[in-house]
Amino acid sequence: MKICSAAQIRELDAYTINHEPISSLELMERAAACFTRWLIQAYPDQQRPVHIFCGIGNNAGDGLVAARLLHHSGYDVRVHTCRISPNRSEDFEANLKRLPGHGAIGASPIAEGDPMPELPEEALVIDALFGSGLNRPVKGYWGDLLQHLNGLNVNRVAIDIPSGVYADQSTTGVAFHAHRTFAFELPKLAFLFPENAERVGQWTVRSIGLHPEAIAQAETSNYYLTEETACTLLRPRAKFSHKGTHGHALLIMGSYGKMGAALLAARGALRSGAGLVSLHVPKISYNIVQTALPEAMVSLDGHELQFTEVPQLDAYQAIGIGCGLGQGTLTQKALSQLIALADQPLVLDADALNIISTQPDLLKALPSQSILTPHPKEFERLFGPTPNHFKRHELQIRKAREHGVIIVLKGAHTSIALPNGRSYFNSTGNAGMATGGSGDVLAGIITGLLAQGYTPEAAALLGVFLHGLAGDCALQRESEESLIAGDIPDALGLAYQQLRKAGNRH
Ligand SMILES: NC(=O)C1=CN([C@@H]2O[C@H](COP(=O)(O)OP(=O)(O)OC[C@H]3O[C@@H](n4cnc5c(N)ncnc54)[C@H](OP(=O)(O)O)[C@@H]3O)[C@@H](O)[C@H]2O)[C@@H](O)CC1
Ligand SMILES: [K+]
Repeated sequence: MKICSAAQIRELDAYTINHEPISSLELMERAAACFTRWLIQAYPDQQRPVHIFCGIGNNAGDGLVAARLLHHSGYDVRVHTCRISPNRSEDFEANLKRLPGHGAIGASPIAEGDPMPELPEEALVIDALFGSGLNRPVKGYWGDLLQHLNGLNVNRVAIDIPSGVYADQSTTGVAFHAHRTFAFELPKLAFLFPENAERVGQWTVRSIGLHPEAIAQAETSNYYLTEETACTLLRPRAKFSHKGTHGHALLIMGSYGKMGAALLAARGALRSGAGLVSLHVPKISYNIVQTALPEAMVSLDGHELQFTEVPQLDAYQAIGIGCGLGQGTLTQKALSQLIALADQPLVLDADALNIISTQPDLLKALPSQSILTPHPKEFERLFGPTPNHFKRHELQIRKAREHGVIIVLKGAHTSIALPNGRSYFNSTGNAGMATGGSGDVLAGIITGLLAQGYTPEAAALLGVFLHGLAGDCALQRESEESLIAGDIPDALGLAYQQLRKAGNRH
């Protein structure tokens, strides 16, 4: 699913109006009806008073249509029209006239300087002050109003985007804090970054029937990775295949005291479907691997405690390195040897990334299409700090292009930047996965997919999606609190099943 800028969304809007064709007033009616249907399902209690705060633009117009439709559905609605400026949009004016009269809907205009409105505790507040037309930070009285609403013990819902939040740049002024945001047609970039989590809340996106041709033509480098795309990446497993067909993955991971990370990655690789998985480990870990993971094979390093020797690489279709590796001098040397020797893309995680961040030449020497899987701190060590998540995302895309690598930045919406400048935000996963070892499993899954012959791009996208989906499937038995990293490989089977079913549907 594409992620478009506010300016592009305006173009989609205009294209739809001209080519469907449909009047802008009717399109507003359709959008707001879609919102209202969702709201009635989400908040079925008609006794709860609904307070809609409208500005002056088309977002406010949506608010007015929703007021009318909710009233006709039996809700007790009050509209607060905020006199932000005299330049009200035409469709706003038209819908103001269409509000049922004779006090059926309570209407209270608010002008700058008025006392802040008092609302009952059980109220549902709908924010239709500003939408994607926001063109400056919200300050002064209207900022105070938003802060006042944020401070009330009420339910808060935003239409399209919370007021004050920019769709495609970092927000600086005051913003509405929605518990839930209902967006039209496509998700906004702002929804995907932690800095807006408290503003956007839980978000939903639904089509309002913008013209498919216009959406297909819209040029963007940002995508939301959904089941619909992920299932097209999944390949069938042939009946007459054998373990050799599905590739041999080598994981160079673990050191004295850090073998858990290596084992978790190996379980990820095995459950991802790799035919064979070898763990290259220091001598001391031999018994641990053989006992804990009989399905894995062992490649022993000459050193007792850490990685120091690059094994023969010919036998392996994919190599992952870094989880629990340590950063000793001998290990650093061995990593640079590996980078010099490998002619296939590598999967690099954790300590492999930490070592690279102290030796930038290694980054330049990486085989093209290598996959780096940093968490935010590792990303910062590698590429430096940024003032906000929008800038960090731009840097991620720039670095992926510059070095010809795939950068998987882990988070609630893990983003995958490709060497061609595209980036994908993942849609699966949950807060239970923010637990030690979860990233190691991901590195293992991606290496396992690479070994099976998936392209680096497909391995990164599918690996991230399946990892999140397995985390979601694990919640059938666990809670977000109780989920541990080992539950993720165990639930990969369910995740594969679910994605295959989706493939048959789409
Ligand atoms: N796209 C679609 O497909 C569809 C879109 N629809 C809806 O339209 C919404 C976009 O509508 P929109 O363009 O009228 O913008 P919106 O945010 O309502 O108003 C902005 C106005 O506020 C002002 N203003 C801006 N910032 C300000 C500030 N900080 N402080 C004070 N004032 C400020 C600015 O006026 P200015 O002062 O600059 O003259 C401007 O006039 C979209 O979110 C969706 O809900 C659906 O109805 C149909 C399908
Ligand atoms: K809004």
